[in-house]
Amino acid sequence: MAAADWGGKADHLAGERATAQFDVDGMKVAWAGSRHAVEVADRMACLVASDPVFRKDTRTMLSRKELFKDTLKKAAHAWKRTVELHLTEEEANLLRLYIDQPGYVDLHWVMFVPAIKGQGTEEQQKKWLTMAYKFQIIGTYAQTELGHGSNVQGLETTATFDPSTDEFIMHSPTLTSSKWWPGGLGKTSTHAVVYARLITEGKDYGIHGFIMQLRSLDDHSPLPGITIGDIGGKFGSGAYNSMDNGVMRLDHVRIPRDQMLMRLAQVTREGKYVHSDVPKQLLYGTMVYVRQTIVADASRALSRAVCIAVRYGAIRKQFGSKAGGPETQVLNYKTQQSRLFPFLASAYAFRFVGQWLKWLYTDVTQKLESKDFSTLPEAHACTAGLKSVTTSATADAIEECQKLCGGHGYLNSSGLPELFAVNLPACTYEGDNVVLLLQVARFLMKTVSQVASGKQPVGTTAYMGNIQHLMQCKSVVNTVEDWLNPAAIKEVFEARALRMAVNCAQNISKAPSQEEGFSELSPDLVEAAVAHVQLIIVTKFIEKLQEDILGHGVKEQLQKLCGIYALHLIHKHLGDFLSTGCVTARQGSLANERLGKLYAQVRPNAVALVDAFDYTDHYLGSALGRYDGDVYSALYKEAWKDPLNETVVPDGYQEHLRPLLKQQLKLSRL
Ligand SMILES: CCCCCCCC/C=C\C/C=C/C(=O)SCCNC(=O)CCNC(=O)[C@H](O)C(C)(C)COP(=O)(O)OP(=O)(O)OC[C@H]1O[C@@H](n2cnc3c(N)ncnc32)[C@H](O)[C@@H]1OP(=O)(O)O
Ligand SMILES: Cc1cc2nc3c(=O)[nH]c(=O)nc-3n(C[C@H](O)[C@H](O)[C@H](O)COP(=O)(O)OP(=O)(O)OC[C@H]3O[C@@H](n4cnc5c(N)ncnc54)[C@H](O)[C@@H]3O)c2cc1C
Repeated sequence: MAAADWGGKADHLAGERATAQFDVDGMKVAWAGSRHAVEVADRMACLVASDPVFRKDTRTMLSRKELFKDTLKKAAHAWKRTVELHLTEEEANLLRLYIDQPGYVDLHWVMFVPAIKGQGTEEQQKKWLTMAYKFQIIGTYAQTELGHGSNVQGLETTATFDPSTDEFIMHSPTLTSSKWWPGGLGKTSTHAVVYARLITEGKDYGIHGFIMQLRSLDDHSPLPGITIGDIGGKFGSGAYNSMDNGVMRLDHVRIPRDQMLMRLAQVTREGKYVHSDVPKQLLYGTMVYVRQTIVADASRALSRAVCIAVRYGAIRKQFGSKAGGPETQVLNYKTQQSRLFPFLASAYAFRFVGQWLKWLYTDVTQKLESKDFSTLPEAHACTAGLKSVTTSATADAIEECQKLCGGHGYLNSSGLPELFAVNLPACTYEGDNVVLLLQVARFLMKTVSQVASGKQPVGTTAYMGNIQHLMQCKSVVNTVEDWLNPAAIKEVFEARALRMAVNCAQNISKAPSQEEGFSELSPDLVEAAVAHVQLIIVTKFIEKLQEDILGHGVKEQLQKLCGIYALHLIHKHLGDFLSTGCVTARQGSLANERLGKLYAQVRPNAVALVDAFDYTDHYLGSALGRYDGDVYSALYKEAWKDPLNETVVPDGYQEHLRPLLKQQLKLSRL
């Protein structure tokens, strides 16, 4: 599909494509998940790429106001096309994705609607979702405040029930209780699910969700008692500045009682608080849902950066042979390969674990519907941990891809600065990554203690049940080839994760209290959580390879990428593997040797492996990552679009530059 977008011009990467040893079409299916997924993604990507309203090549040059207006225009146009073309939900989601511009619609669909679905009664869903699905109202998710984000239980906004009028009084008692950050709140949303402390009969029952109308549906002005605005410019040009993240203060705003989301708990007409027989953690259900989707976003962002860096690396040449022969493609430098190919492997690894996580989430949701809450803690740990590990790795990798592209990677036209700026906050939103890893660690400590008391763990912690073996086993690896064995790889990851968790548990037990021990050991706990999450990613990649994978050479390439993903982690975290006695220094060296061989095997396939992501030039938005590899013409062309080049002599010359030059000239003549 990218070829269609490319329109048959010279393919500077043809030589690279000719060396591929696998069926790229088959790989597209493996990446997308099914033939259907490839086809629908293609259709939506082309729809966006061919529509001039969705152009984004000058986005980083727009002022904040222009950018915001452009986002409103794109969102309205996308909705118009959705209705005109009768797009399915799947197609509409992809359309939004390929437009590639954060905006209020993301919060509406990804958080407002799911929050009502998860926490509203059937009646509430019927009323509010009917309007939300037709865009008669626009919603956001207003949880975070100026004073508290991570500590949800510390939120200060109050919802006090007034039985005399059957209403809640929504109020921001302090400056720090101002809602702060919700996307779309600043200028667009007409409604929000607002999280506030529920107070009835003089008692504080903690945080609950409430549906509030914020703005008039006639003229969009804020309703009485509501002060609302945008929180200001954010990191980078373009990027997340298209989103109107907002601030809101409430001054005794009254809403009807039935606008409290009442699936988990209710307040009766008399003001009695009644809690349903469901775990109170379901209040956090929307966050679990979104964290799961963020893992898929991370793999997409990472694959875009890798696609740019690989294609550019094949075009860019520096230095030649001593005899004055042709210059070397920078992708041929072993240092480039050892920096870049682990990202290529990670993109695939995150993609597959994201597909698995989606399955897990669906499975847990079905169980919750039949009142089986047993898998909720694991779902929380998996979504929190995978969101954390994949977004942190992705942000770091995008930054490194900029460096891998040298100076040109620093230009906005490379697409990398904006990609970095848009994805960096994923390390913070939907839960700060360290805070989330501590949640995983808490889950692991509980599991270790359950194992100690003879309970058999299940799901992603099932390996902990093999404690006798994993605490004392020695890796069987003896040769470089032994590191090709998935069982050998899995064993060392399991042993490392378990030993790190058990070490933490033992050290916590020596502390004066569990709480003090947890706090003192929190840096180690975070590392133990990362080890556990990396094990999940490695395991899911290995399991993916056991599936039927069609297409010549596709499985072989994925086996190599799986090897690179696992072995680069062993190399990177060798300290963990050595200190827990899972591998010896010699085995670590063998892993590194194997890694070098795998990089060499992937090299002829590198461009084809990023082609399999199937991105249009529009979506990639990069002069360096173009499908046809015509990088230099594209960079040259992009430069002239800059507003500075609208005039040959710059604005300000007469005012500042000319007088300065004249003055200096005069002085030199004295
Ligand atoms: C195509 C376009 C794509 C667009 C994509 C758009 C994406 C959207 C982009 C941006 C939007 C961003 C939105 C936001 O950021 S919304 C705000 C998000 N905020 C957070 O994530 C806050 C993070 N904090 C928390 O989640 C919690 O407060 C906490 C988990 C850190 C602590 O909770 P708390 O109740 O105070 O503490 P405990 O640690 O005591 O936990 C109690 C108990 O509950 C369990 N638990 C915690 N969370 C969950 C959960 N989510 N699900 C299930 N269970 C949970 C926890 O494990 C404890 O259990 P116990 O040990 O058995 O007691
Ligand atoms: C782009 C963007 C969009 C957002 N959109 C929304 C939205 O739509 N709706 C919404 O409600 N919110 C939104 N948020 C807010 C977001 O959810 C919070 O910023 C996030 O949950 C982190 O909370 P915080 O900002 O309070 O960070 P803090 O908790 O103040 O974190 C500061 C530092 O303290 C550390 N820290 C905090 N607690 C602990 C602890 N217990 N142990 C160890 N270290 C700790 C963190 O690791 C971090 O390094 C958005 C944020 C961003 C950046």
